[in-house]
Amino acid sequence: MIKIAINKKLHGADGQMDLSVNLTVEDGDFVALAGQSGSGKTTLLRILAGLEEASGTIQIGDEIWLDKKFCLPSQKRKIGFVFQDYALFNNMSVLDNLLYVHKDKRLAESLLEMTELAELKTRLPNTLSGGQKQRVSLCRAMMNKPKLLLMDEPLSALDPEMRTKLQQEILTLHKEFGTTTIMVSHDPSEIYRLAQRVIMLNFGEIVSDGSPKDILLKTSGSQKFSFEGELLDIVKVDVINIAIVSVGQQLVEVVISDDEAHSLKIGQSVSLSTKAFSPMIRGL
Ligand SMILES: Nc1ncnc2c1ncn2[C@@H]1O[C@H](COP(=O)(O)OP(=O)(O)OP(=O)(O)O)[C@@H](O)[C@H]1O
Repeated sequence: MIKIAINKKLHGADGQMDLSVNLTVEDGDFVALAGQSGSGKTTLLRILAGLEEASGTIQIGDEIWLDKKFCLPSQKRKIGFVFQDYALFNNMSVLDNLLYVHKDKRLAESLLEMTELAELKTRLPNTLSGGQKQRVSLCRAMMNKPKLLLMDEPLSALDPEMRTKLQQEILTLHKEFGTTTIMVSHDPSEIYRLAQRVIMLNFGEIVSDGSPKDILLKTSGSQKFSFEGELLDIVKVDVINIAIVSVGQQLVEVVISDDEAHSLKIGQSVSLSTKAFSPMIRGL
């Protein structure tokens, strides 16, 4: 079990903010960390990794990583860290990037095999695609068999197809190694697929904590469907107003009234909901 009770003063865009997190994570859990930009997600991961100072305590099993008098150095914490920007050594081959962490060739080869990278092991990272580089980062993070795997939006630079593929690989490695994983993600489908628990941060504090279904499903009340999106434009066609909203990877057109056309602002976040139709679903 991981017990976290930390505090740190942050200088946010709107002044000073207290990052104050009290949290217990069960061994082997997959936790998604979500919340608005600037809410403290990356800082929390960096504190757990020992890359940033904070007051409070961090205990993992019976090992103390942080308390009043002591802070275990980052390199002594059994963690794996995967960043959005890969952070690979470009002058080392794929295999050497892994062996740099831990000289266990058998483990490195088996990780490369599991993630379909075996053929690429002698290549330099800058000759690989984004998805391949992120797989290498993932393998590298697993090289010291981490007790805690920390991932900061690891898939956000990848296209949707590659994301889905890597989500599966992340899940396989998480289970295979029995690690506890904390991943920052903004993508509800990714969170739903991977995590058992979602923690939402807002201004440095936990504002919700529960299962992805409880936290992410927005169809409370009598609404059947509800999506969040960004209002991109309002166009007038004859006498009707049409709002163009981006929802995920798609653009959607919605007829709106004159009053709505006046009160809504381009660029605003909006929610689209309906209860009047019976949706159809078919495989693509
Ligand atoms: N070492 C630090 N000392 C003081 N303030 C900091 C420090 N590191 C980050 N901050 C501030 O704390 C706030 C939270 O930053 P953080 O990167 O943790 O947010 P985030 O939730 O990860 O955001 P995003 O989703 O945009 O990555 C920011 O306003 C940042 O400027």
